[in-house]
Amino acid sequence: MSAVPSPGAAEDLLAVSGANLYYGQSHILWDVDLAVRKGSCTCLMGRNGVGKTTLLKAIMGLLPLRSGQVRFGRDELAGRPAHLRARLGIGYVPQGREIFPQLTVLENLQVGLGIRAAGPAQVPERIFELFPILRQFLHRRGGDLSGGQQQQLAIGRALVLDPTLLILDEPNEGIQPNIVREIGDIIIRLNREAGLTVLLVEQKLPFARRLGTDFVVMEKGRAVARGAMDALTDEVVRQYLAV
Ligand SMILES: Nc1ncnc2c1ncn2[C@@H]1O[C@H](COP(=O)(O)OP(=O)(O)OP(=O)(O)O)[C@@H](O)[C@H]1O
Repeated sequence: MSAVPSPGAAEDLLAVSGANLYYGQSHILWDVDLAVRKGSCTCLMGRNGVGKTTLLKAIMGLLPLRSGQVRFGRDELAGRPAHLRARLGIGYVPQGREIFPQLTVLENLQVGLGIRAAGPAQVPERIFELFPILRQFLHRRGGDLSGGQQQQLAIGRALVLDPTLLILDEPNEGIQPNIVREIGDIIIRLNREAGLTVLLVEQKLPFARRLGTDFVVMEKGRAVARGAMDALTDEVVRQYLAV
């Protein structure tokens, strides 16, 4: 079960340890440990409501931990402001994408750059190589794009600062199967060819198996199983993932 190193090992780009989080009186995360190996595509899995999004938000500094650590490279993140993550090299694609519908594609990408009056030259060319549709629709409003195009925009926005870790929360929610395949191809390319480390919340097993090198399963606010993706057994699937 523990084919991946324990949290805190040197080869881990991200290591969460002993994370506890409350919403008011409700104890939501219970002593969660999560390690993301450098170069891995780690899939965070589990049924609805087990705490996956909450854990990602805690990593991103959008929700405060009651206790625990979040180490990224050599930096401790817990208790430090959310905006620091982007500067240190973490890109984040939130659940539901959260693009700005009134802003153009270009303006949405510029939000990722963290500047106001930039021209198109300042959005790195490789974003448009990955997502040609974004160049084509550069001046279209974000709200006028299809779900799949909005997801490409959200991923593009997370990549503009050239992160070393990309965190995605259910990138395939509400997206047509052919676009799911395309987004999967792009994540695989980024991970395997460009060496980007990926942490991905994914509910669908075939997608997770296709992309993932490692998995972590959560159940009721705890991390209950972890390992290399090819060691994800039917028993774990039955016990924690089957609906
Ligand atoms: N703002 C909130 N206030 C109180 N409880 C919340 C809040 N957001 C989430 N919860 C609760 O925290 C628990 C974990 O939710 P979370 O969204 O992290 O789960 P998840 O595994 O990401 O689920 P899903 O796959 O449905 O997104 C759930 O019981 C949920 O009802």
